Formats: sequence, C-alpha cells, structure tokens
Amino acid sequence: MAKRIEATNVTAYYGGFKAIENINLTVEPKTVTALIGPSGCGKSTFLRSINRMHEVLPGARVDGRLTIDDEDIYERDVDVTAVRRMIGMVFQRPNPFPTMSIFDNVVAGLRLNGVRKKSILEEAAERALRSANLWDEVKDRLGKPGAGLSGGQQQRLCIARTIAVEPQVVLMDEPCSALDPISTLAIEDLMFKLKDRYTIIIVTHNMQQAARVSDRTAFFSIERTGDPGRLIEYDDTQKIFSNPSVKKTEDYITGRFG
Ligand SMILES: Nc1ncnc2c1ncn2[C@@H]1O[C@H](COP(=O)(O)OP(=O)(O)OP(=O)(O)O)[C@@H](O)[C@H]1O
Repeated sequence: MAKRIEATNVTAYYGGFKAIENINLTVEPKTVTALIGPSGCGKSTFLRSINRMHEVLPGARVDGRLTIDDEDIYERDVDVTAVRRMIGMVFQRPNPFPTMSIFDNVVAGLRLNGVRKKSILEEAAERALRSANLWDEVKDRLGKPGAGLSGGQQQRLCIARTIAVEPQVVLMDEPCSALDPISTLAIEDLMFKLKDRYTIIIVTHNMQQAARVSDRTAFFSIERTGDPGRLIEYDDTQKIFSNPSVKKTEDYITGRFG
C-alpha cells in the first residue's frame, strides 16, 4: 500500500516568487521522512507540492517531476482528486469539521467517495480510530461533536479521518506544534505504528522529534531572504544528527543558526 515518492528538480512558485528550487529526493515506502530547516525555507511548500495542494493558491505553480511509484502526478491527464485521495494530509492545527460528530468526521472522506452503507462506514470508523489510538477514548461518544475533544484527541481524530480513506502516503505539516508534550508523544507513537502501512513525511521544527520519529531527514535552507529554499542535505536521520556532511546542517541542528 505504501508508495515510493521521487522528486526531480521540483521548483515551486507563488506568482513570480520562487519559493523552492530544484529539490531532488526519494522517499522509500514505509518510512518516516522529516523535513527540517529554518522558517521560510520552503518545507511546507514542498510538502504541499507532493499532493498538489500548492497549486490551489492563485498564481502558484510547480515545475519539475514528482512521481508516486513511477506515476508522474503532474501529468496533464492526472485526476487531481485521486492524487489527493492517495496522499492524505494532516495540518498544524487540528481541524475537525466543527459541527460534525466524531463519527461523521472520521467517515467524511468515505462519504465524499460515495460510501453509504452504514455497516461499512461503522467498520471503517472503528478501524481508523483504532489505528489512530483514539478508539478507547471515544467509542462511547461517537455521536458527540469532534470539536468537544481535547487538542491532542482532535489531532488524532484528524489522523483517523485522513487514514479512513486508506491513502498510501500521509503528509504531516507540524502536526504536534499545537499540542502538549503528552499528546505529542501519543502522535509520535502513532507515526511509528503507521509507518508499517504508509509512507510518511513530516515537517517539524522540533529537532528531537525529527530524531525520534524519522528514518531519513531532509535539511532545507535559504541563502538569504528572497532566495529560494534548497535541499542542503538528505540522509539517514542518525547520520544527519550525529555526523552531517555539510557544515550548514551541523550549524542548524546544533542551534548555531536558524
Ligand atoms: N501563500 C503564499 N504566498 C506567497 N508567498 C508564500 C506563501 N506561502 C509561503 N510563501 C513564501 O514561500 C517561502 C517558503 O514558505 P514555506 O511556508 O514553505 O516555508 P517553511 O519552511 O514551511 O516555513 P515555516 O517553518 O515558517 O512554516 C517563504 O518565503 C514564504 O514567505
């Protein structure tokens, strides 16, 4: 189910502004890859290029090649909705649909895909909530609003909603930045468990988190304000955090810049 992602010379623009330039990296299936780097270096832009969310903004575009298991997702005849179904995304702030119940939140994507049968929806909801380590906490109040959960629970609800449609890749943009340390650890445990089935890419500002959860780490940076973000170093997480090859990476992870 998990898929391999390959970016070749990916460059992304906001109108005339080039936000990232010539990003080349390959992400293997069933791994967690962390994108790190100083603010504004293009981590989120690159992440959103992977499921074609970047182009949703007026004037925004992507050049280069991005393949998922050798299929170029920017080919002209590609169904963008199918791409976004295959590549789920979890955002910085938990964003459950506020007026929907916990159950309706989890199955929202399935309903959108035309699934109507109650027993199928119930099974899928339980499976996704169990995978998201949330089932035990919510099984007795599935009809209550999702917005009534704690921040950490809401984020796990959003993860359940994302995986309910069985994507192959899960993108996470600073998924723990609004959470307390205990909820953060719960999400990190979850990532560890989910990588059995999915390819996961996470943007994080938390170096310890990158070191704890990821197999590979990509360090992005910019030369100066207004320049595009570039991939400086990409390697096994252990190598990046113990013996990086590039001085700039070392300066960043040791807190000397950024
Ligand atoms: N909607 C937008 N319109 C114009 N420029 C944008 C937009 N979003 C981001 N940018 C610019 O693109 C560059 C990269 O931004 P991006 O958010 O990808 O960086 P980032 O590394 O994820 O930053 P952070 O760590 O602060 O979230 C920045 O210069 C930013 O100002």
